Amino acid sequence: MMILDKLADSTRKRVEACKKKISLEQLKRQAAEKENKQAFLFEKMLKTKDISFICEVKKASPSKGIIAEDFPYLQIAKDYEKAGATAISVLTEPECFLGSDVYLQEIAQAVDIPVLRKDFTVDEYQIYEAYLLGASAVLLICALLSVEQLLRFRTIADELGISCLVEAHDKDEIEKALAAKARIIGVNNRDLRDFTVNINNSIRMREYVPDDIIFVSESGIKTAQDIEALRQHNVQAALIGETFMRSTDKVTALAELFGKIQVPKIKFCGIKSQADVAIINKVEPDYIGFILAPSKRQITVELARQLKDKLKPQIKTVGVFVDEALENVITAIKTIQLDVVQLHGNETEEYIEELRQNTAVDIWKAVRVKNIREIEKWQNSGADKLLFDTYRPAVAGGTGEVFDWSVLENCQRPFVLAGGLSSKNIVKAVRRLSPWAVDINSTVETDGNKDSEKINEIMAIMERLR
Ligand SMILES: O=C(O)c1ccccc1N[C@@H]1O[C@H](COP(=O)(O)O)[C@@H](O)[C@H]1O
Repeated sequence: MMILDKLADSTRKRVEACKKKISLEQLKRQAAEKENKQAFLFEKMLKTKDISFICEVKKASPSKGIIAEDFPYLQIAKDYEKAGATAISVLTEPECFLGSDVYLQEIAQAVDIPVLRKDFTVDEYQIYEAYLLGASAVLLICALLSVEQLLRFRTIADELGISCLVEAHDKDEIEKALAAKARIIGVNNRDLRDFTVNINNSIRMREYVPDDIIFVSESGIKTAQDIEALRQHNVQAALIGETFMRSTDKVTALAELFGKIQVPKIKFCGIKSQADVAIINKVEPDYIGFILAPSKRQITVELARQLKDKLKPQIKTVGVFVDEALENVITAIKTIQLDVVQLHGNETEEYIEELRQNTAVDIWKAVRVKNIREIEKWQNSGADKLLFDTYRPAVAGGTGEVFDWSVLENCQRPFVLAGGLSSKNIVKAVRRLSPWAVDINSTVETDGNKDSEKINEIMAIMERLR
């Protein structure tokens, strides 16, 4: 019997045992009661311009045996998220992969990125289970399922708002996936009959999958050259297990596979005490920001001047203002000796022009992003840089919340990215949007003060991207 048939057999037995504890009807009722706050997040996140990474959490596999003796699955998942993974694949098959539903459930709660349940789906029961465990996607293997089953399982997943990664190995299986109207097709580079791996398999199969379907290359991806080859063939995502599981530093491993990127300038905003300055002087970011507008982070011009005095001279200072009278901005620039003015309110082009006439500092205009029109409106602004931040009614800035980055994908000007940037999402943001600078504020605070550990973590992550 082939390994796949064995796995399918044991999975059927496992599902029957589960049904004795909780019936399918009970499971369906539980699913109906659960609100899906992020429907189809898995496929939404994979629709990016450059290649995405689905990083796998697996303890063992039939071909390699134990991959990770020590298996801190939650830490592994969190490290993947920091490394810029778009999604995480979690093996739940218990016999050959030593997986567990518990891993999936805990990981889905611990990370903000979507999680795929990697199991041998042979029964609709498993789709409801996956949804209830917090998965955003399930795996459907063409070699195990008929077109009718694929269609039925995909329809159930659609009703629940979760995605299906439909796995094929050859042209016939791709046709099956297409007949089942798969929106995401994963081509496995591993031949499950003899476990041989060849990443050219997905490259060979690329032409059979239409461009409007997300194409994922699975298994055996090891090097930056592999990723470059997949990129050249318009592969949207790489699903990588063993290579990442064996790496001790996931951020560096993913950075090496992804290839060189332009690392943005770094600004930490909301510096308000000598203690903050001491933290900043140790890590030397490119910019820091003083909030000179009403906010829990507001400081006086005089305090900003004193803090600037203690700051290493190579670190540039940004004054953040919200609809401030022009003469006050000009006075603050002179008193503090600011390098940059960040206008975070409803300042107009005329205001920017007048400021330009009166000072030599760089001017950054903050745009709080409501929709793509907001971005387009400011493309010809006279400001030196646009800074994009999250829009929240009645809050000028410092929301700590991320906005929908897809609106920035075609932005023509170099920009500063702000809004809820943290060690969890900064790498993904940098790879996806190539900002000129990143502006980090609320997420590096603890109890209202800048936190050296959180700042150091961001700096260490960015350093590993260089
Ligand atoms: O941080 C503030 O309190 C603030 C107040 C008024 C205007 C701007 C403010 N901060 C700016 O907000 C963005 C994003 O911050 P976060 O990371 O979401 O907390 C950043 O540009 C700050 O300069």
